[in-house]
Amino acid sequence: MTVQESAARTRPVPAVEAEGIAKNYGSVTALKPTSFAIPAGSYFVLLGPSGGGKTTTLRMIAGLIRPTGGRVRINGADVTDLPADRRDTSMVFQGAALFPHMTVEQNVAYGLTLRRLPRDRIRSEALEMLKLVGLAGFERRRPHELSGGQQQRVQLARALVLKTSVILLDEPLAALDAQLRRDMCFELKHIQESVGITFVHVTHNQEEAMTVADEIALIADGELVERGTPEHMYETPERRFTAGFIGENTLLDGIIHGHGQEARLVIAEGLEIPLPNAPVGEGRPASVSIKSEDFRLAPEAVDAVSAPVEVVDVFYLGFSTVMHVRLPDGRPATVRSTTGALPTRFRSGDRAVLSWRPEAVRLHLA
Ligand SMILES: Nc1ncnc2c1ncn2[C@@H]1O[C@H](COP(=O)(O)OP(=O)(O)OP(=O)(O)O)[C@@H](O)[C@H]1O
Repeated sequence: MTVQESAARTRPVPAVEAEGIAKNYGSVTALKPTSFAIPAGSYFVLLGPSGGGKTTTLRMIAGLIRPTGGRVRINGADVTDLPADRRDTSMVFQGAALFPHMTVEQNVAYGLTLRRLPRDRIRSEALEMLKLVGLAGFERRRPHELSGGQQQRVQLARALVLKTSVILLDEPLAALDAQLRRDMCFELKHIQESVGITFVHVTHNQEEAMTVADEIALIADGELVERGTPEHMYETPERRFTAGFIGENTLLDGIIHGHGQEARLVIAEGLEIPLPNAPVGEGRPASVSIKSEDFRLAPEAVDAVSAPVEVVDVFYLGFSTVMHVRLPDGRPATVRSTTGALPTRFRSGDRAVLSWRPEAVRLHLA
């Protein structure tokens, strides 16, 4: 056995592997050839703007859409040619797609009755799942007697009871209000951790993605733009698009000038951003992003790099204050400060100085 063969044997098999999967609808490309692997037992989120290709990707894993090209493997087995009901996956849909005339227990048990299991076993497994999702005691109610959040939990129980190794969730929290959505995020994460199976969750909401995910894949314009842990996507995004979609970043485009310690991005006449880590690429177009909380606004410079600005508007949000400012050439920047840490209460029209540490600058090559 070669070293590579031995390594391949000991490498854990991913729960889901997409190898060059693609989908075209006539001349519309919903997903360009895309490859990724999802480790078993992880919580994986497909995040991105509307129309980017997330649902298409999820449905190809589920077997509800046939890829135009590429292969799908579940636990190492090629399932590309298998229908949805013969894959080791179950799906939770957007909104609560429950059977209205059935009780909660009947809804959860439905998939098991199709499998013709003994009635006692069906009952005990359905009740166990209702307990897991926090709905013990609700089994005799009908869907219309439940809140939106409770209906979503029933859907989750209905998927979990099938004991598949992968659960696919398509915008499961989209119909819920902001507070309930937040609470359900914590619960989903908690449930996934306690059952230890793989969750693949589609959302366009970055806060939801950051809360539940072990890993996020950002999908836009039919392409997987970048993937990584929530920390990576927020703190050290490689792509400009990622910095624009996740967090609250000021993006500035320019041309790299100079080398080593002298390297800087020239944005406009008189506006240059020193670049950390001395990139190569004199004359190359590039972008930088700076997180809103990495800027400091004060009457004078308070960090190593600074620029004079005009305050455009100020939003007091309690714990934090968000300020939109204009750089000397008119470009906008966003500053977020802990309200208590602000040296001055700025007002629209004030002149101030925006400062940041050189290390706060993230460089994005095209
Ligand atoms: N049946 C179809 N026929 C033609 N085009 C389609 C079809 N389904 C999806 N598309 C197109 O494919 C692209 C990707 O759609 P998809 O639903 O995967 O995006 P999404 O990222 O899930 O968006 P959303 O968050 O709005 O659901 C879109 O441009 C969409 O209009």
